[in-house]
Amino acid sequence: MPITEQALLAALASVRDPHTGQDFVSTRAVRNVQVEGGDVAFDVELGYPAKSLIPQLRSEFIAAARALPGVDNVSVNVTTRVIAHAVQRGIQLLPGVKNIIAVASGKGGVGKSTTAVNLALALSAEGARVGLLDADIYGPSMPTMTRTSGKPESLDGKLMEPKHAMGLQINSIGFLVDDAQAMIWRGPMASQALEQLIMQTRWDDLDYLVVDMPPGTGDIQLTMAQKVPLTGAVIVTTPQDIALIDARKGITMFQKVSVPILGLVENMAVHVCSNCGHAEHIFGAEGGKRMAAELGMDYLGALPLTLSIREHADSGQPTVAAEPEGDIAALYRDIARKVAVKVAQQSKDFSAKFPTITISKKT
Ligand SMILES: Nc1ncnc2c1ncn2[C@@H]1O[C@H](COP(=O)(O)OP(=O)(O)OP(=O)(O)O)[C@@H](O)[C@H]1O
Repeated sequence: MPITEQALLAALASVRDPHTGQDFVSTRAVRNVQVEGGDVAFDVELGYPAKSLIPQLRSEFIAAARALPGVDNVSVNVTTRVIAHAVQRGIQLLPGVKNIIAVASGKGGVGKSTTAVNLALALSAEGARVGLLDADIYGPSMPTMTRTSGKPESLDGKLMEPKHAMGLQINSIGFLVDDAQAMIWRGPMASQALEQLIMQTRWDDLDYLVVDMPPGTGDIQLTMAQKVPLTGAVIVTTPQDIALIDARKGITMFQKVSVPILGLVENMAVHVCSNCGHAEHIFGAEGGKRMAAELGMDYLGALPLTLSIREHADSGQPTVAAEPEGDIAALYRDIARKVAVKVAQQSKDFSAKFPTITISKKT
């Protein structure tokens, strides 16, 4: 009996996306199906970068197709196409950037910057084009964490060129001013400088721009959450109760301005002894998971409190770049993939599809 396209699609529907549990046929990720005798060929287009998952997915698709009687050769091409998703109403997307992800925390020192840089590197390792914007006015750490420095160049006298390190495009408030100066800025000055940083960088065709937000939930943070075209926010917290209370404030702030929360990262969740490797929940277990469940948001994962994470970040080569094959990098990659999948599930941006309507008054 000849193989039909329908029969092939039915067989391929047995392969499920490990992140969503959905099959790739009903989500229309399977395309360009061709059947010629016993030879079948098709493409699978993912909405998120997943380099580390592609070999496994390919073999699952090949096995599913081969399960169909009469199939000899299977040719499958798994690719990724990240699209722009909707942002707050009335705000334009940034040129050259499809999705902006804010990494935020309710208070300082919880590891927001460390999470932001490793998340950016992990998204890039999974195959995306990624930028990193350090908007942490109270203590810009990206110059140290990515070993970048100096005023950004400008080729046209208007837009700043991002710096390049470890495959990322980077701009930081730390390139523009020194720490002491940033600290004494009053609210409006700080907001203006941040706006300039965000709007006047020449980002080059980014799938994701990860923004390291200033910690806390004050006016500057609120202004950013309102004005920057955000696809979503990742909240970083530590397991101490007080930090969890602060994290709630951060979540409320984004909800107020209708920015979807992509999920919660629990940092320094377990202490791992660098001598014996013993793991201990110093601040109690499951706090982050419980909070995520209570607030109805995704729990993206936990990072242990380990010396290596701090040493790598402080030496300018964060863990995902320093030990890409290590266990910690795998944790960050897992978080990054969950973030990207969550972004892919957000509604599409249609603003580019509509013409701008101008109402002119005829005299
Ligand atoms: N999981 C971890 N294990 C060990 N050290 C960590 C971990 N996460 C962050 N750190 C270290 O904790 C310190 C604070 O982290 P980081 O600068 O990322 O926090 P932050 O929330 O961005 O702080 P700020 O609000 O001051 O910008 C840094 O020295 C960093 O290397």
